[in-house]
Amino acid sequence: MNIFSLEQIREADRLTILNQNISSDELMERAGARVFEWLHGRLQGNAVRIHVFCGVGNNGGDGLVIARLLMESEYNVKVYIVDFSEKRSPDFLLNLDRIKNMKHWPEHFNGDKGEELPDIKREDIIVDAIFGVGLNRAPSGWVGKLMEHINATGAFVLSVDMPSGLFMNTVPEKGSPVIQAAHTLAFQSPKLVFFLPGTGIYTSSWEILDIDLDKEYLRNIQPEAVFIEKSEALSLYIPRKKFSHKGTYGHALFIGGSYGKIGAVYLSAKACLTSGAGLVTTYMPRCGYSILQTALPEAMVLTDANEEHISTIAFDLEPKVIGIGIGLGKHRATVDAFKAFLQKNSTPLVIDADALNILSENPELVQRVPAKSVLTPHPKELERLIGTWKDDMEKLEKGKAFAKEHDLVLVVKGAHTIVIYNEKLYVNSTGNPGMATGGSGDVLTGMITGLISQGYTPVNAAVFGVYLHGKAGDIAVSNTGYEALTAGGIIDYTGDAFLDLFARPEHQEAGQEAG
Ligand SMILES: NC(=O)C1=CN([C@@H]2O[C@H](COP(=O)(O)OP(=O)(O)OC[C@H]3O[C@@H](n4cnc5c(N)ncnc54)[C@H](OP(=O)(O)O)[C@@H]3O)[C@@H](O)[C@H]2O)[C@@H](O)CC1
Ligand SMILES: [K+]
Repeated sequence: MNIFSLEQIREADRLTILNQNISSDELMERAGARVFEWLHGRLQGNAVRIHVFCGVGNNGGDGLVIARLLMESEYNVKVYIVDFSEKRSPDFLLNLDRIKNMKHWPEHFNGDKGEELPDIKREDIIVDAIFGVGLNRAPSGWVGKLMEHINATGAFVLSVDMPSGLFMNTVPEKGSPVIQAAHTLAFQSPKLVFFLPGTGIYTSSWEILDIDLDKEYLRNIQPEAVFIEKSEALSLYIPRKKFSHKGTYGHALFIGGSYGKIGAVYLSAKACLTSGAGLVTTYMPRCGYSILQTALPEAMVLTDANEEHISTIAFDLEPKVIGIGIGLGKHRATVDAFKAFLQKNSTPLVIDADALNILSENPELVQRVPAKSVLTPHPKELERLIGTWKDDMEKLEKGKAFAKEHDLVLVVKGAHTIVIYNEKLYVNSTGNPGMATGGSGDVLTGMITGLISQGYTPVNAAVFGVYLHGKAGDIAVSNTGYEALTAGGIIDYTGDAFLDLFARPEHQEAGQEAG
């Protein structure tokens, strides 16, 4: 599913009106009707009190359409106009007249008349149509107070298009008011801000309503980001061939491990085999030898001369891909070995953990990383690599610039992990908080390495690997619960994650859990 930018949505809006030969208020009617149908389908005429808060732009206009349609179906509706500006959109005004023609007189809030905040009960429903994609500065004092009042009621808040107070392309300043939505109905495409940690928290769930914006235009543009769900993941899947052998699926090598951290290599190597690599070898200090040979007989083991940490990196094989950094440690000899290795290596890498830290402490080494290698930093590691950021949007911008400059695939881990490559963003849909557990990242590194080994391009391996990893975690959690999920559990359910690709398609109506 594509995620569009503000400019793209505005252009689609314009072209829809032009090409479908409709007026802008007809498009607004269509959008409002979709929200009404959603509510009506669930409420079925219930007498619950519905408070519709409308701004004075087009988001507010949508709110007025929703309110009118609810009233026509005899719902118990109260409409409020949040008069935040003298400037009202023409379609807002048109719909305000239509409401008044129904002999309903909305209550106006304009902040300087000392209006009392409306009385709203927990069991009521609030429709938030104050601001939509047009918000371009923080809501002023009294508007913010009203928004905070709405948040404090504890009522179910349904946000129209996006929670009011969120911007399309920046993150609200600390303390800036934002509506806390229980659910958001976004027109045509989700907004990038639904997936970022600082802004995704403002809607517990979301879904999109198709308002038939110009399909031709939307199909032919480069979206702001792509949301990776089952259909996108399935399109990346490479079927295994009948006449193939283990050589077809590549030989992956893992370089890592140190005394007390052999488990990390075990997890990566096992995840790599489980995601389909033909052969796996691990290169580790001597102390890991018996452990790995016993725990994972399917893998081969090469050992360093040193007992407890890697001191030289030398091997006599030609792997298709190398996963490096898991459990590596930062012993001085290991750092030197890693530097020497980068000088001569040209095999694509999947770089994780301590190898990322060594890179960030020695930025000149990034030049030595082969093009199209994959970096999988968690937030702290990312910060060490690209520097600090003011907010999630700046983090993505810095990530894009870094990935572009070095021709690398950057996996920005989070509740919605985002893969960045060649100025494109791929936002993952799978995964859950149970996966915040030691070793989960080693499993991801193993999966991505395993996919590259069998012929996926590095960017596809990263996007597909992140999806599979999250999906395995989601299936696992339905059996274990969040707390009992371990990294090994994610590996155990990888097969189910592959099988799930071919199970029935996700059904969109159920809505997406956010954050
Ligand atoms: N996508 C589509 O195709 C369709 C979209 N539709 C709907 O339109 C919505 C977008 O509507 P919109 O452009 O009128 O903007 P909206 O969010 O209502 O804001 C209104 C105005 O407020 C102003 N303003 C900004 N910040 C402010 C602040 N802090 N305090 C005070 N004022 C502030 C700013 O104007 P400014 O003052 O900057 O000139 C802004 O223009 C969209 O979310 C969806 O619900 C559907 O109807 C049909 C199809
Ligand atoms: K809204």
